[in-house]
Amino acid sequence: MGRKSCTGVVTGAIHIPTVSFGPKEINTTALAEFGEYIRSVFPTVFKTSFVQHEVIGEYSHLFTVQGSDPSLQPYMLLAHSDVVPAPDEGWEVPPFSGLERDGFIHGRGTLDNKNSVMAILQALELLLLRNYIPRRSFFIALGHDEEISGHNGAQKISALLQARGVQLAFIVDEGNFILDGFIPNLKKPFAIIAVTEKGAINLMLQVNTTPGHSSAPPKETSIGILAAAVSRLEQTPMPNMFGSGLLKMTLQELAHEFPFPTNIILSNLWLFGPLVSRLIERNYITNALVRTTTALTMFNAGVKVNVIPPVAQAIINFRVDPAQTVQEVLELVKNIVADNRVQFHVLSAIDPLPVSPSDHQALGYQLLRQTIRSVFPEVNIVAPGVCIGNTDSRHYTNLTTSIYRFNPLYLNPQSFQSIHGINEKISVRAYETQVKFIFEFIQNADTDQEPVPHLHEL
Ligand SMILES: CCCCCCCC/C=C\CCCCCCCC(=O)N[C@@H](CCCCN)C(=O)O
Ligand SMILES: [Zn+2]
Ligand SMILES: [Zn+2]
Repeated sequence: MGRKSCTGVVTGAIHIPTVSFGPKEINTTALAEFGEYIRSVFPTVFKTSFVQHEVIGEYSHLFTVQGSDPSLQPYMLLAHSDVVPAPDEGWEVPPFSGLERDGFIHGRGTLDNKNSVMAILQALELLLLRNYIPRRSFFIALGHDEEISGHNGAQKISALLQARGVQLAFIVDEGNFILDGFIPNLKKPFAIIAVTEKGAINLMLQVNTTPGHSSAPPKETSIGILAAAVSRLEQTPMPNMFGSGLLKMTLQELAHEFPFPTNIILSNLWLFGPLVSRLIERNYITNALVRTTTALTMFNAGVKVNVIPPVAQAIINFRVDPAQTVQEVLELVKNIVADNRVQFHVLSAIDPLPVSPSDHQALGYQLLRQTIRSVFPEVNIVAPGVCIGNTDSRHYTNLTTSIYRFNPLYLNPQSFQSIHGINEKISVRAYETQVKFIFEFIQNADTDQEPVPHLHEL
């Protein structure tokens, strides 16, 4: 692994500002540098004869690791190298310094998602250095534009693999974690493997009115009309879908970890469901698990201090609950706004993804579960759940019906806030454990259905 230490490779990766700024704005210089960087720190990956490397969409990377047993269906590991912007303000350390301090690596991308990019390649590098030859083929797809929808990265990789006739046993991507401290009274951490993800709508509302002199204003301006409309949306939450969702299943699996009487309440959701769903919606994070959320993210209007604004625009980002469709949400939105002076422009929309299997036959789910139990023996509960964000994995539904979103890391509410926020960081120990997890996972995927201990230990 070149001359860098295990964590040195991550700090170097954080240092390269591979920022996706906006729909078509990416940092091509940084992305090209990132490609050179992974070549330099993982030389064995790039020189092994049974590992094929291709650059797709100019900056994404596809690795095909040819297994020795062609009868086994391949799988795929996903991660992305781009990050969201990070202005310096508010950070304890500059976000692209990649500084390692007090046992933590600091910076944008340490949790989302250069940790996974580097851990996957590092685990593979270590296996190859130990002369490990996988039985089951697998792909590693590293997108470069996940934060702006993955149209040039994941979408192109998916099309290429489809053209090659590839069908996958399963996919593992980012998306959920081992959650710690999200539920009051539940001291123990629990692992949630997301088996579906919410949909999303970016909706622009626009109001046009006649411009004029501000000294004699009309009763309502475009700004006032639009502000009232978005305020109605913010004040009117979408319906609580608790009863129809996966969350019920998740909570039932968690029930016996709670003290009395919560354990009884969660084991009897047929009776206490309404009470539980009301408690869940009180917290803004868990609220996202029971409904389509409404986030007012942009508002633009006005041209000069003394001109009645001709146009006002707002963008609202909805995250669509898996029990609803984009169309259903748009209908509800129109009814809430109930003002025909407000125009609706759907900028982008994706429906929620289908639910992947999590039963005993579900290979990908069971391999994750097995590896979680081995690497995190203190975690008693592994349950299926919903990913509240969107991931590149949604571009791969043509290749498999088994998509699992799980990062083998602990996440608490504070670290959740740091994703796309400030002071994103990962502990050195957590990163090393993520490498260990992938190192074991790849070997577990080579064992027969009945899990047997793997050969190599880190
Ligand atoms: C009973 C369970 C309690 C659970 C509490 C929920 C905790 C939530 C945990 C993790 C959620 C992290 C979500 C990480 C996914 C990040 C992926 C991401 O940022 N995607 C972007 C894609 C943007 C694409 C452009 N439109 C996004 O979703 O915005
Ligand atoms: Zn991400
Ligand atoms: Zn992200």
